[in-house]
Amino acid sequence: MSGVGVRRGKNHLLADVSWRVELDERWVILGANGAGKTTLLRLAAAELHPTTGEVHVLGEKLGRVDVFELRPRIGFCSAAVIARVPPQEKVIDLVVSAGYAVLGRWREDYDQLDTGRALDLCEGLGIGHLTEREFGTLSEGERKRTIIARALMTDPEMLLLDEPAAGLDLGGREDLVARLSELALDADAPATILVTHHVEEIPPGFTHLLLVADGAVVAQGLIDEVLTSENLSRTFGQDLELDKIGDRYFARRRAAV
Ligand SMILES: Nc1ncnc2c1ncn2[C@@H]1O[C@H](COP(=O)(O)OP(=O)(O)OP(=O)(O)O)[C@@H](O)[C@H]1O
Repeated sequence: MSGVGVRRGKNHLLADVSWRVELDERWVILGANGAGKTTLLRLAAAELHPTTGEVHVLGEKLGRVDVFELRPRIGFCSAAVIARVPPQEKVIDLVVSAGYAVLGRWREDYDQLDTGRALDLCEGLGIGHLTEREFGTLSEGERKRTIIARALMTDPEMLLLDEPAAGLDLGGREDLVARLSELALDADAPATILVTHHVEEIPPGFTHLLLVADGAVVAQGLIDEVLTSENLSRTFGQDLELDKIGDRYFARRRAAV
């Protein structure tokens, strides 16, 4: 993205964002509610065009490329995607049908190879025992992992995760963070961008961080260099203290003295 702005009426959702993601990088976008994180992700998903500036996705310039050819190269996981899944859909069908592009489409004979790959992905995401269950019967965390398995089924060149841990309990969050960490550390995994509000949700193995506030970039670069108490405080507009324990981050408001 170069000099990117997104405007709706008088509202500037994003202003002058320049940002580059390489294929072997794993990025976290962190910011407060309304900062512009989802808008950034929707640009990366070729779901939105910038008002100003240029966006290139997987080497193609938005505005010049047929987005319907571009989107199958991108795996996009969000609450909106989960909301579109028919509740009666079987987990294995949902994952395997990703290759056929249409959500919820049912085909009588999946190739054995496709089914095997779908089962492997479900296994890897800890939902191997749930493949015969209907999507509507799954817990929130299991749904999220199913949607990630589905997104990976097409072997995307880029994986976008919009608040994957939102709504999960502590155990569910920790489990998902561990799975995403495994994915991040896998050299064959696609370029990954994860949106979150919480430093606790940054999976080890993610390499880069983009901090956003009020539609603008506060700081960006390697996580270890960019994630500081000062930058976090600027991003959330309050005096925050950051700790790193092992390979995980924790933040809280600095106690008044
Ligand atoms: N179509 C629109 N018209 C006007 N304002 C909009 C529109 N879409 C989004 N916005 C505003 O743009 C800002 C950024 O929205 P965005 O969804 O990108 O934020 P976010 O960082 O993902 O927030 P959250 O963490 O709450 O999901 C918000 O203030 C939102 O109200």
